[in-house]
Amino acid sequence: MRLWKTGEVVDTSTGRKVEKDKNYSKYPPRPIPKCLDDLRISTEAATGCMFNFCLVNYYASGSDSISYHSDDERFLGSLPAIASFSLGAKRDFLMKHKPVAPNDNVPPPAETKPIKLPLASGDMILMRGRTQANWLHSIPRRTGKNAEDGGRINITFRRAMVKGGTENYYNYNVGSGPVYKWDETRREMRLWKS
Ligand SMILES: O=C(O)CCC(=O)C(=O)O
Ligand SMILES: [Fe+2]
Repeated sequence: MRLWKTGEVVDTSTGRKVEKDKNYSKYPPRPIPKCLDDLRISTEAATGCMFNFCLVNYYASGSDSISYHSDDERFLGSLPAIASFSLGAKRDFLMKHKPVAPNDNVPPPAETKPIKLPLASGDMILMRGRTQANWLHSIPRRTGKNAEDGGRINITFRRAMVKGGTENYYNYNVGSGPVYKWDETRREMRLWKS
């Protein structure tokens, strides 16, 4: 498979155009605020990977979650590197192997226990190579008293390989409100003025 600069994906063995990713609505990406762009640059230096866009998720409490998925959209290329930062409440990050395609001659392997990474504020995980091709990941909801745990911010840096790839997101990923910045003196969020 090949990604052309135009955004077309071509099967190199047949020369045929491959169907596009399932399309969400188009929302133009916003510029990365400076504080996040500084983090992007230091993440590139630390990992040796290149990133050109950023997704931020907010989990308001332990009841917010993200179900098992892999970030394997075609516009990220076949071996995407994704650097993922945690800020705020501690949450478990679960990883499980994708089910193996059934084969008549070989019985399917028993499902293995998910790997659990308890992520604390300031932790960074780097998923790269065949991680998205072979693994699913999730942040399960917290139950019991942990459901009341505070908020958590997740920042992921990724690399879109084709122009327009970052328009392939839901509105809640792009947002339309203003950007705020933490004011240390006033101890409150203030409108961001760049
Ligand atoms: O919150 C996290 O740590 C994971 C988020 C995630 O998997 C995603 O945005 O694709
Ligand atoms: Fe993900």
